[in-house]
Amino acid sequence: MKNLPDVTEQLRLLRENYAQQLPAKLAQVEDAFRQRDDLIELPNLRHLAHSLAGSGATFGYPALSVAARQLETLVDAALCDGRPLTPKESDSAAQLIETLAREARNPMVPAPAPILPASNVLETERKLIYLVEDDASLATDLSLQLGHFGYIVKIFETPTQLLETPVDPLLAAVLMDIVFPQGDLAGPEAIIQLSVARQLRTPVIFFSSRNDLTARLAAARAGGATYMVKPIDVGALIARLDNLVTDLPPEPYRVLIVDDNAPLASHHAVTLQSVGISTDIVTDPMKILAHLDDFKPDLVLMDMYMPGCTGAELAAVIRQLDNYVLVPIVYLSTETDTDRRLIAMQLGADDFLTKPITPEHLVSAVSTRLRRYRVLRSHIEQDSLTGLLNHAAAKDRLATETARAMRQQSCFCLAALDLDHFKNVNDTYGHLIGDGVLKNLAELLKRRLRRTDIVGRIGGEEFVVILPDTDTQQALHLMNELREAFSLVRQRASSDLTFTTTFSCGIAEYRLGANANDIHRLADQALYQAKLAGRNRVMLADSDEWREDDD
Ligand SMILES: Nc1nc2c(ncn2[C@@H]2O[C@H](COP(=O)(O)OP(=O)(O)OP(=O)(O)O)[C@@H](O)[C@H]2O)c(=O)[nH]1
Repeated sequence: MKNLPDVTEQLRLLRENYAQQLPAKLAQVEDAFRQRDDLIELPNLRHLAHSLAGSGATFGYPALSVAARQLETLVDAALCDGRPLTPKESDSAAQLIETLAREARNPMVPAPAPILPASNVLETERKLIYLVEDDASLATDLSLQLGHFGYIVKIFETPTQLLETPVDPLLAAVLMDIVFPQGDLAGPEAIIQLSVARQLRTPVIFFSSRNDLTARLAAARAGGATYMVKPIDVGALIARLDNLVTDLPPEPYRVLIVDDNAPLASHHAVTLQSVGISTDIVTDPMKILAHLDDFKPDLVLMDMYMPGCTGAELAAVIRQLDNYVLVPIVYLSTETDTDRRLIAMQLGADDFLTKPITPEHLVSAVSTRLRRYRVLRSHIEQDSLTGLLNHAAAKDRLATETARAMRQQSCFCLAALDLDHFKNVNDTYGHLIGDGVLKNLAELLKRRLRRTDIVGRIGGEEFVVILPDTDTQQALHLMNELREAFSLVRQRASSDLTFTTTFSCGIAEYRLGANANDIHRLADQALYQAKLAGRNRVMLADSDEWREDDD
């Protein structure tokens, strides 16, 4: 289990901090009130009241929130008319400020820590597979093939050996033959025993040369997740394993919280983090562009009123950016006026949540939109055959990575891959088998690369890999490892025919000042050189090319 933050403790600390800072905030309110006749200073009083209204209830001061909200409304009315407070309004404001001071000494007893659904909580990687097979050469071969895709395989020769071994807590799946010298259904029988005795919780894939109903029934009764007939198509096996094994946890959802009230933003961040959602906070709205590029949020949770610009204005700016036309923008605000809410929504936001909000409500409202957005984004960005990023999305990511590297003065490498003599594969084995090869390469890249690496299929048999924070030597080593692994994967053409195939690769490293097209062109040139030099190799872009360009 991932180490999740201790929510109760973090929320308690935030509450404590808030309580400590409250007297200073009230002093600021009193100070701003003293300068109420100065129309330049009056918005400051409204801003301070607004901030207290939004945060008080969250940190245990609901009555303070109500009084602050009344103060904000009162000052707002005067500001809308462009005048100072009337004597009557001043009296009311003074009373409200007294209420603030009284309520600040009177916090509510904190509610018990929220119990939030853990559906998004990530699990650690689980890639260990038990393979139970008495045919030693088949077992070794399968184990090697699965190894190319990043699985660790432990082989057992007999079901008894498996029964005698304590189940590894990291076990992800069991691959179990049906027939053994010990019995024609020894495989399923062992799984039943194991389930009863040790509560085996991992999925079991049965495989056998038997394809009769008795064998299939025995597998089903033993709770088999799937059944495959020998000879095993490794591509199909990987696809099934991927469906069954959650060893590639989904990328955590990312929520960007835009709120000038730092304690409140932290409070929401802790709540969302407690269910595995990644968060980033922007307290200065003018800095949002850099956060968007670096963090790539799946949702923006936005305060409505901030110094510098309003949430609605910021939403309009976000909608101007091609990459963020679809990202959900949700206001989290004390604003209750329906007209103002509607105007704010027209500028590009998707929903309105009202402060204060319970952790359960926040998580639920945000999660629904996050899920929908990810599905929508995957439809737009994914290549349908391989599930990798499609051409447009991959180019987009390259542009983003280039901008980020420039801003952060960091490095990254771009690898361009192309299958060798792929036309021959299609011509010899048919287009469908060719498609299988493309899927196998995609699968290998997905499994063997880091989650932060970006993989796309940009043409028929052309792929790109963006390797952030990686220099050329590291990229060369990594891509050579992948090239070698792929060349060993046996592609299945039919039940008794397999073949192997290779790819060539060119690598270019980001150089300060380069644009995405420069890098792509150089990686392509290196790929071309790899093809010319005989294929099945990885070549680095010629560093002289950069100098030529610079001249
Ligand atoms: N199966 C399949 N084949 C595809 C797909 N897209 C492109 N191709 C095929 O990929 C092959 C590319 O052939 P070429 O560009 O001549 O390259 P090559 O045969 O790989 O030769 P080199 O790149 O020089 O090693 C063509 O036969 C295309 O039909 C696809 O989605 N599925």
